[in-house]
Amino acid sequence: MSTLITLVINPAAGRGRVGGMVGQISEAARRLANGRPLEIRITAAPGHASEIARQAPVGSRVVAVGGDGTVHETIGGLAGSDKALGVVPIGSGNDFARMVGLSGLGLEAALQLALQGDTGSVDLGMVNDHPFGASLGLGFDAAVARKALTAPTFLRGMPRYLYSMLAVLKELSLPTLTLESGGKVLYQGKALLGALMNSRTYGGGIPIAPNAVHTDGLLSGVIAGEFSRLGVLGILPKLLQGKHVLDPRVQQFSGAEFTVRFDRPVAAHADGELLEPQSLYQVRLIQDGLRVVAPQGFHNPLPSPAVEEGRV
Ligand SMILES: Nc1ncnc2c1ncn2[C@@H]1O[C@H](COP(=O)(O)OP(=O)(O)OP(=O)(O)O)[C@@H](O)[C@H]1O
Repeated sequence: MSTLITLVINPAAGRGRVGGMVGQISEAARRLANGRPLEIRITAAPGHASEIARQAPVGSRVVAVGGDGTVHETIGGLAGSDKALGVVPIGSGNDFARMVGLSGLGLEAALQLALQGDTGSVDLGMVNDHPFGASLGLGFDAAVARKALTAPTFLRGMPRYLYSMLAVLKELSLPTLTLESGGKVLYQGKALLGALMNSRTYGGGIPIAPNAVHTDGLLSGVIAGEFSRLGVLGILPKLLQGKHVLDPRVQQFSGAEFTVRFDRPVAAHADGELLEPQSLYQVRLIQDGLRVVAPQGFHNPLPSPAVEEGRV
């Protein structure tokens, strides 16, 4: 019997744009499923995508239609299973899709790949036993995202982000961060933010960890240390180009597991979805922990050392 495909459509994604596309997406999906069993589910509320993914049968394919939040929730319901994730990126950020080489595809091409493409595996992040696909952000950027929740409702998009960033900057007080891995302290001191990344980008294409590779079994850690308010404004243009890592206040680390301790609860986001602030984050990577449908070649973007040495 053919594998069941479950399409999980988040009508709120893409700032509500997906809601108006449900008919078009469903029609195209039925056509492209080519007679394979297809179930179309519309999420009713935040968290519902996880439940739908969890309910999908063993060995099936679950296709998240939406942005990074939808992908994140779907991964939450797939982690630890042999079910495969497909992604049709129609969000505002789409960093997971960018990581696996799906950005730039039109709706039809993305659906076709998600429904018909081959699967491979990518690494899966875990923070305090909660799965994430692309990114974990601790500190400043998560605090800005939290602030945006309470920004005046007439502000949208970039003005809302700028308002929230300036509000966080105004009350900036850096926590002390301790980063440990393998029993060693790698960093201890005031820190603006920490990012533990499977993908290169978060926040809709910001290259916070330019060296991250999603299939190497390693998280790419970036700590931005002690920054003043002016220092934050100065590093932002460099961050957008991935050149912040050349700044001596920014340090990079690589490892399969990290413990991050703060001297007080600090805001966090996983794949852009806010987590409850904690003062302890235990983070690890499960190599090849997630089955994903992606274009050929994107599961292994870099040749492994064995390939380079001509051993395979
Ligand atoms: N029926 C629903 N009504 C309201 N919100 C929902 C519903 N279903 C899911 N959500 C929430 O919608 C939020 C936004 O979804 P998502 O992140 O996929 O889109 P986006 O914000 O446009 O994309 P990106 O994260 O890539 O910028 C998620 O946090 C999810 O929990």
